[in-house]
Amino acid sequence: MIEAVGLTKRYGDKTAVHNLSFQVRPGMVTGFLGPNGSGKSTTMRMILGLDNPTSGRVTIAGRPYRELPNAPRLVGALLDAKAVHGGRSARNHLLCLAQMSGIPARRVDEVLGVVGLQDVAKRRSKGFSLGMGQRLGIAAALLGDPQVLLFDEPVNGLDPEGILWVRNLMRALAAEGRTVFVSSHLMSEMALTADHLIVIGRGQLLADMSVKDFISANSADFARVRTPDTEPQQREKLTSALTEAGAHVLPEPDGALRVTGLPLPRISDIAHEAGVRLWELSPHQASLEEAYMRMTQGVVDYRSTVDQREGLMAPPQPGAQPPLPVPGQGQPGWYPPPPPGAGGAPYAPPQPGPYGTPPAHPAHPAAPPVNPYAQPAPRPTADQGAAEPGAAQDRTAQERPAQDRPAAAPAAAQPSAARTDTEDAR
Ligand SMILES: Nc1ncnc2c1ncn2[C@@H]1O[C@H](COP(=O)(O)OP(=O)(O)OP(=O)(O)O)[C@@H](O)[C@H]1O
Repeated sequence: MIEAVGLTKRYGDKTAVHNLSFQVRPGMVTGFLGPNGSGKSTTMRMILGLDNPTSGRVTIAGRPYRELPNAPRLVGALLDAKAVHGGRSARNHLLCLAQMSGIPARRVDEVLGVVGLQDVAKRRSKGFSLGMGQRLGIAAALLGDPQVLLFDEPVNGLDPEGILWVRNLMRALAAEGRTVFVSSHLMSEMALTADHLIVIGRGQLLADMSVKDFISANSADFARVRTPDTEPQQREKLTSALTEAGAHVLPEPDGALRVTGLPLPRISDIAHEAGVRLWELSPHQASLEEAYMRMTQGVVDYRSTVDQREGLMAPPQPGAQPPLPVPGQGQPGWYPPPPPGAGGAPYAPPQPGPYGTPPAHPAHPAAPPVNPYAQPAPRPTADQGAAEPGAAQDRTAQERPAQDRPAAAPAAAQPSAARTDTEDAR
């Protein structure tokens, strides 16, 4: 088990992790989620004794990493797949690690087979693609057949076959009773891989609960309702009737309506009474991505905006419609709040900490506070219209302060799908 108690890390004026307390239990996959810069890697480095906490402590099996007897046999980690000597072959890199930890050489060949790199084992790793590097990093983590495994973004750069393999690997390791702690920004993948979630924002704990509880606490069940595409007035009529009846109605990106606050039979009756035909009326539960976006939208430091292409756009076509909202794209409040009593506090605003408490959003006083660092998307001018039909909606990430981040890893070729991952023959 990994246990953090009051874990805090400051870099000069910057508080990367603030008073984090959590446990990562064996026998399950625990996902570690949080926006860019929220402190996930810093936390993982402290777990592995690579950074000292400013205050608080973190232990593995009851001891700080550096005090563990034969730590490489107990703990395996993938933090930065690029942290290898590029001049060494994959096999030699693993052999060096094995020799330092008293692991027999045959284990190197085993893990090379497990990650599917046996055919390129003698190639220098500096020629590896991003995905091949990730596989090598995972091989290094598995080398000591450890009980505790930490993976920071393990599927980064992997092809679909590799992503599926990592998912199955994590689940198999957990099923063997191991402690598996994995960070990822891929919510759909986390929903399939993790049993439990620890979510942080700006270095502080936002949630520590099962995936199922996380979704139900941070989202409302809703109904998707679709009227005939050819009759937009029917959609407007239904929207008014449902709103009058107390429902919360939002447009879905595909033109359907997302309705919360009314049961399905009531929606059906209202549509019938309004003389509106329905093409779809279906119950839905929000995805992990939506629940996550809703929880973290107030603590995102680096928010993308729509590329307005000032002076570059063609004039709007007559009858052009504004774009429909896209979940999570800088539109606070798009996600409906969970229903009252949905089972748990949906969002605990960060307590006043090193960052202070951000102000509430004026339009949504009860909603998560607005990110004080986020910049609103520039508004289109009157002569530009609300949006350009067919204009590409490129979204550019706001520049992260240069001193804050290393340069983004370049996109790299994917490893050949022909490589096969074999079962770990431990
Ligand atoms: N060595 C360092 N010196 C100064 N600041 C640092 C250092 N390491 C991390 N930080 C800062 O601490 C904060 C947390 O960074 P960290 O890398 O832990 O976030 P993260 O959640 O892993 O982000 P991402 O999802 O983008 O990888 C960031 O603001 C980062 O710039």
